Amino acid sequence: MGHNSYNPYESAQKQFNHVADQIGLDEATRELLKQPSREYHFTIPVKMDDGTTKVFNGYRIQHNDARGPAKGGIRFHPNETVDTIRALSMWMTWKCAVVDIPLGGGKGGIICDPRTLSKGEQERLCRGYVRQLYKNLGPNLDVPAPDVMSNAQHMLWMLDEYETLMGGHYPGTITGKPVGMGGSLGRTEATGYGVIYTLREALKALKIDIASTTASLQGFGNVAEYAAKLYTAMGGKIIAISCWDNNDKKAYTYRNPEGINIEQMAQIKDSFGTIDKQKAIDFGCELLEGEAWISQDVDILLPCALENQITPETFAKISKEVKVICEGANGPTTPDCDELIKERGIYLIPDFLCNAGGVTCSYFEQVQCNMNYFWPKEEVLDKLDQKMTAAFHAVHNLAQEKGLYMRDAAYVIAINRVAEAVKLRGWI
Ligand SMILES: NC(=O)C1=CN([C@@H]2O[C@H](COP(=O)(O)OP(=O)(O)OC[C@H]3O[C@@H](n4cnc5c(N)ncnc54)[C@H](OP(=O)(O)O)[C@@H]3O)[C@@H](O)[C@H]2O)C=CC1
Ligand SMILES: O=C(O)CCC(=O)C(=O)O
Repeated sequence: MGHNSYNPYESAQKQFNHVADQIGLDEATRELLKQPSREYHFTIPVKMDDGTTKVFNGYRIQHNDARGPAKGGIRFHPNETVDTIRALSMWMTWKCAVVDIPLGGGKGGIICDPRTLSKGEQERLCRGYVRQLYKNLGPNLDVPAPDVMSNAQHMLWMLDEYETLMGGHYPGTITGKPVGMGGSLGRTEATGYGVIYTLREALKALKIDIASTTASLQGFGNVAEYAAKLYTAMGGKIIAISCWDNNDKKAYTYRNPEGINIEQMAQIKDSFGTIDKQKAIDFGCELLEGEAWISQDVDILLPCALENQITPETFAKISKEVKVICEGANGPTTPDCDELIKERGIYLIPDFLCNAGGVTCSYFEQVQCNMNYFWPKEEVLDKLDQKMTAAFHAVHNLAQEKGLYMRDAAYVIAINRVAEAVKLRGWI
């Protein structure tokens, strides 16, 4: 995925080592936290509709559970790699720690392209995943959720398989479930909205009026769509969106300098997220190359698709106008860009802070499932805003006080919390 010369696990370790050096983390804690605690690699045989059996590869990686059960999504993607999942599991640990929720870090994946599977095949794949892993999942062990190309229906099939095997109801085992089936109102919006809560606070700190800003967006999936909706509701203008076209097997950028109508764009996506090109053109968009999103003259860049999108090569194309990079995706920026971002004085909202709204709402979902009492949407979003805003200011203030880069400040807070937990538990 992304630019393949970058290995996300190496990037995650580089970022960790850099801050571990800065805070003088002891050797044993460093050894423990620089790699996952546990990994499960397995095969999933699935009966296909045509009578043949196809074997898929599944993974679940638990990076650290000192602060609570491992938590994190399950990705469905044809180019998923073990090292990507290792990196994502590590970032989950820092994410849960930086927003201070009592959960650890994990991530899962299945190498597959759900766009080529029938509904029945997807269901059997989800159930097969859980059959291989159920002994290592559970509300007090490891709690999956949706991620790239996985959704609420997949989560419910997985939960149903888990509950069938366990013989009881355990709704806290999986989050991102459909509303009415143990899901929380607001979970669909949570990650994208959380991205914009942090952006709103950053712009306040920079004394920039959000309503005077323009932005360019990469991705138009779950995170990107709701980030775009809230940003435009606050008065911002999205002038470009880059998104994968599954028919042409390439990405395009849709541009409209007058501002893209996000509601309209959301309505012309097919079930696999591909935008209807002709309709977008009819709505006033110009069609450009996939990478064009990054070179637009905008105030804000919102990478909300996949990792390794901002590299030194693509960074060189970023307009001098850009004031904020708001990392909705996990790992969208390669470590060799951090110096470049600093030099240019661009304000960075780092991924595991910026996109922590999803897991924060997942935590609220678990809390509601435990009580068997569900909050109204406004209450969920209000609590989410409070958590994201508090986490943002803790990181921003530390960065200001100590003259730290925002990514490093977020790491300092997160690593210190996890290091304290492993010490209090007596592991180190
Ligand atoms: N969902 C969540 O709660 C959370 C997700 N994240 C992270 O956010 C990112 C996006 O996830 P999410 O929105 O859930 O996933 P989705 O599957 O909903 O969306 C992925 C998006 O990326 C687009 N995309 C894929 N490849 C390219 C490309 N080469 N160029 C441009 N666009 C591309 C896809 O296009 P298309 O739709 O056309 O295929 C789609 O718009 C990931 O990094 C994920 O790990 C982080 C925190 C929580
Ligand atoms: O809600 C969750 O646990 C999933 C969150 C996730 O996978 C992520 O933040 O990347």
